[in-house]
Amino acid sequence: MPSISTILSAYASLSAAIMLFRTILSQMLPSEIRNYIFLKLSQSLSHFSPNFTFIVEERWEAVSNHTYRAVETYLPTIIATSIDSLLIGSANLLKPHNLDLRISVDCKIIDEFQGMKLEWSLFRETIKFYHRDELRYSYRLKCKKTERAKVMASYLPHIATTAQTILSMRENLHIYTYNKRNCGSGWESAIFKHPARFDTLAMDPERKAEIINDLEAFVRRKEFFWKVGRSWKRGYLLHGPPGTGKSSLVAAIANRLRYNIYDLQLQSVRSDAELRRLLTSITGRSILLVEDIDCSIKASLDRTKVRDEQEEYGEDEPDHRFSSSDPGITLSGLLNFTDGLWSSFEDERLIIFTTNDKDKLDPALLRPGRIDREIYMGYCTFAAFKQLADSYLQIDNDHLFATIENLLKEVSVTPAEVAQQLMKIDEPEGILESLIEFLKLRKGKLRSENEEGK
Ligand SMILES: Nc1ncnc2c1ncn2[C@@H]1O[C@H](COP(=O)(O)OP(=O)(O)OP(=O)(O)O)[C@@H](O)[C@H]1O
Repeated sequence: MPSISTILSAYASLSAAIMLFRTILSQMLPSEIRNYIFLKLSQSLSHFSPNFTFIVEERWEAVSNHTYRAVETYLPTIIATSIDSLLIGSANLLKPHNLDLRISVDCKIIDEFQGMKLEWSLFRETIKFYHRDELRYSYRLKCKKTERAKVMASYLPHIATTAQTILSMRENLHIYTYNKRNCGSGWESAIFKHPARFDTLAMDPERKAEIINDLEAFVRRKEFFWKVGRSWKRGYLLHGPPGTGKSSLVAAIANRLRYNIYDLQLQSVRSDAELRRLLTSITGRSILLVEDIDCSIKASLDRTKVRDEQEEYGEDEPDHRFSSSDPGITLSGLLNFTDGLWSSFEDERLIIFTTNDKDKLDPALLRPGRIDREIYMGYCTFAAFKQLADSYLQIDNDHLFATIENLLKEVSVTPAEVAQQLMKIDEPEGILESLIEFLKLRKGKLRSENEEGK
C-alpha cells in the first residue's frame, strides 16, 4: 500500500504534467487546431453517452422559431415540485395572485411522457450581431438516444398542440413595444388591458358592422388565402382627425379577435436589417400597428437623408443624434415588409397604419395588397353621439337629443370632445345641457371665424 506522501507526490507530478500539457497546447497550437482537438474529443466522448440532445433556438431560417414559442408556452404547464428555481412576475397590481411563470436560465425541468423521462433546460449565450452583443436563448431537451424517434414522432407534436390550445384561450393580451436596449428579439411586452370594445365605440352602426364582418371574414378564410396564393394578412389604414377613435378602434379589434398588438415606432428602428429582424419576430394572431405613419416615415427618411448628405459633402460634424451605423429605414424597406416576401407567413396578421392626414402618404403605400381597406374616422355624428350617451349616461333618448342632432350637423367636434363633456359629474339632463352649451359656443366661434375670413 503506497504511503500518503507517495500519493501526494504522484498527484503533484500528474497536475504539473497536465499544466505543462495545457501550456504547450495553448502556446504552441493555433486556436483553430485547439478547438478542433476539443471538438473531436467531446464528439468521441458523446459517442459513449446514452443521451441525445435536441436544441431549440429562438430563430429559425431568419424568422421567429415556432417550436421555441411552443416550448415556451408548454413548459410552465408542467412545472412540478422537483423544479429548483422559477421566474415569477405580474404586470397587474390589482391581481397579484395572477402570476406569470417563466423558466429561469440553467434550471432543469423533468417531464414524463408515454413512459419517457425528458429533461428540459434553458440556455443563454452572447453572440455578436451587427457589431453588437446580443443575448440568444435556446431550450435544450435531453432524452435517451433510443427514444429519439419517439420524441420526434409523438412528444414534439404533443407540445405543439398543447401550446396551440393554450394560445387560442389566451387570457391576457399583450402589447409589445420595441426597445433597442432589449438584446433579445427587441420587443418588450406588457399586459394589454384596454377597455375599448366595438359596443363602446362611437361610430355609425352600419360602418361598425362592415368592419366586424370584414374582420370575421378575414379570420375564417385561411383556406381561401392559401388557395389564391396570398399570405394570410390584411392591411388597414385608419385615417381622420386626432381624437376620432383610431387608437380606440385598434384596441377594439385586438379585444374582439384576441390578438396581441406590436406597436412599432419606425423612428426608433436603426436600419432595414433591424426592421426585418423585428418583423420576423412577430408571432401569429397579432396586429402590427404603425401609428402616425406619415410622421414616422418622414422622421426615418429625414434621418437617411441627413446621413446621405453627410457622406456626400464629407461633413466634419456628423449629426450626433444617430450613429453612422444607424442609417434608419427606407421607404422601399418598409414596403417590402408590408407585402414583399418577408411578409409571407402561414398564420394570420393584421397590419394597421394610422394617420391624421392621408394626403401626406406616399401613394405606393396605399396600393391594394398593402392597404386592403381604408377606414375614415370622422367627426361625431348623431349616431355616434347616441352610442356615447348610451355608454356614458346609460340613456338612449331624451327631449334634448333633437337639439344636439341639429347642432352636430353644423359643427365639427370629435367623439373625444363629446366624451369629455359627457364625463362631467352631474345628472344626465345637466350634462346634456352643458354639451349643448359647448356645441353652441363652438358654432359661435365657427361663425365669427368665417366672418373674419370674408
Ligand atoms: N369613436 C370613439 N368612440 C368612443 N370613444 C372615443 C371615440 N373617439 C375618441 N374617443 C375617446 O377619446 C379618447 C381619444 O381617442 P383615440 O385616442 O382613440 O383617438 P385617435 O383618433 O387615436 O387620436 P390621435 O390621432 O390623437 O391618436 C379615447 O380615450 C376615447 O375615450
